[in-house]
Amino acid sequence: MEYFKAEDLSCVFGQDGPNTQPKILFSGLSLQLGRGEIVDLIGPSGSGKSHLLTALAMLDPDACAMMDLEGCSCRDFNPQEWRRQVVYLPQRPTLTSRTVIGSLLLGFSFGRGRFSRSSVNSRERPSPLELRKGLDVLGLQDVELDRNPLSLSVGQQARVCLLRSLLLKPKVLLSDEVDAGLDSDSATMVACLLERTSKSTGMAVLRVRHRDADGLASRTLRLEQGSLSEGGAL
Ligand SMILES: Nc1ncnc2c1ncn2[C@@H]1O[C@H](COP(=O)(O)OP(=O)(O)OP(=O)(O)O)[C@@H](O)[C@H]1O
Repeated sequence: MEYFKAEDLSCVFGQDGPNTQPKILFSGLSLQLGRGEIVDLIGPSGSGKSHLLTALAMLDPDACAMMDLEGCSCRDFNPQEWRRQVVYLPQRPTLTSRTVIGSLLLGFSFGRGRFSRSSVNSRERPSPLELRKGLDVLGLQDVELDRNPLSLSVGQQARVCLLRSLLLKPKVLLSDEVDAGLDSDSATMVACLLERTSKSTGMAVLRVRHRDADGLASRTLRLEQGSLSEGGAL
């Protein structure tokens, strides 16, 4: 059994408009991720890498796929439950809370309301000390927990968003250029944290990157002109 698999992965724009010709970004693709595996997704700008990740997270209204996570079909999850297991980390960091600590704990407040049956309830809410350690590991020693996240640089915000995603202990992390705006030391800290987390929890990671290979990924997938192929340089 594959840990995570997607088949018949398609993204088609303009299917609903009466006067527009549908534009197929990709169609009929498939991919698999092993438990604890880190895979890089590369390809030219505009080839559809972000759409592929959002399709896997059931976040893309123009996309569809047949997916299994640990042998369970995505049809057995509602989209919110799926997205807690298969977490998309967007290219542009978005932090809406007034403090860093509020931003980091955002996912833990969701379980109190509508989706109270969700597995988020069973996840232990991290203490301020644990959050502090998490920030430090990512080179964010200067970022206070009560700081307004909007006062952080984009690279700092990106790392806070990464930590927020990891705190939810996803089974699959879809990371869209999280290290794009980082210096090489910070990018290495991000890579090390992903590697450690994957090894300790079995989380699979699909990373979109435009940087040179850092030796972390076991495979590279290349998306170009609607085709997904194994291997290929940047
Ligand atoms: N509504 C739409 N109609 C037609 N084409 C669209 C629509 N929305 C997005 N696209 C196209 O989808 C393509 C894929 O965009 P996407 O952001 O997934 O690419 P990417 O590979 O992640 O790019 P980058 O590396 O620059 O971030 C782009 O060429 C974009 O023009």
